[in-house]
Amino acid sequence: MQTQELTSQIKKKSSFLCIGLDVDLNKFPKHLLKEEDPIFAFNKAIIDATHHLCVAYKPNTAFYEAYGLKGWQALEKTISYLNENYPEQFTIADAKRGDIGNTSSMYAKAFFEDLEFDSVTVAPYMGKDSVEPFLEFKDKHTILLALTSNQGAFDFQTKTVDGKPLYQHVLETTKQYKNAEQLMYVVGATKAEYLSEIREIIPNNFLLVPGVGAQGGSLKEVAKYGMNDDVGLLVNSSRGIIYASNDEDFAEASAEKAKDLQQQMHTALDQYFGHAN
Ligand SMILES: O=c1ccn([C@@H]2O[C@H](COP(=O)(O)O)[C@@H](O)[C@H]2O)c(=O)[nH]1
Repeated sequence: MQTQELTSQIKKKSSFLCIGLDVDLNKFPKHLLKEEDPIFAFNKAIIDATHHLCVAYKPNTAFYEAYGLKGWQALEKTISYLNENYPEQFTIADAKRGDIGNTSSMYAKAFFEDLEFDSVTVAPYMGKDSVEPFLEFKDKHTILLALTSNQGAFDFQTKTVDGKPLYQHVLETTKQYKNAEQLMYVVGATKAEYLSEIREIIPNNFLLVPGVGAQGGSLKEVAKYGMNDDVGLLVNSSRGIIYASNDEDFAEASAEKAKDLQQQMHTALDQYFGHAN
């Protein structure tokens, strides 16, 4: 999917919500555990109940890898279900990969060609030859970790190196990479106060912003400092939406939480673009 299509979906739905499919059997409604594939059954119900309120889904692969072969098969079924039934959704494999060049090429093949995700998250710290293999795939997006939502982001990412914070080096260096227009960046909602500086360096790239909901980040602040003329934001919530209830009504409860965020996004879009969109 191209970013123009993503922006047009955002404007159509008045939503820049990404729903994180971080599956955890311990948090599932009990009745689903009797299903042959509880993970897929859970995801399908959440997707069917929420697709009109969001523009992206982000399974974090850790939550599937933790269940071995069955988990990976459920991930495959989930992405196929999305691509067949909701092709307008932008899909993100939150896998945080990146390695020497030939290995990165294989990671890119796995997520873009085999699973057919639109994008994958990648750690930037092995440098250019570890990132560019992902950027060779046309109409696919590489989402680099820039300034993450966790406390540990202050261990290295904000440290000053040659007069500026390390995360700013990541932004300035990677925007020179071949096919850099296919880059997006992760910036935590808990770091909204950094967004103005970040937008000065990368005014146009989309940002994937996790950390609202369970981690306490502010959607209002993210929209105020991070939005650009193409909207440029995908704000993710995982636990805050998908575990709204662990009863029979779990899918409807998730839709209510998603609706809540979508309405706040509608307001933020109105404030930025006026009432014309
Ligand atoms: O900086 C980062 C990068 C990735 N994540 C991931 O996003 C979701 C957040 O889940 P919540 O339940 O909404 O907190 C999860 O998959 C993280 O691994 C992040 O939180 N921060």
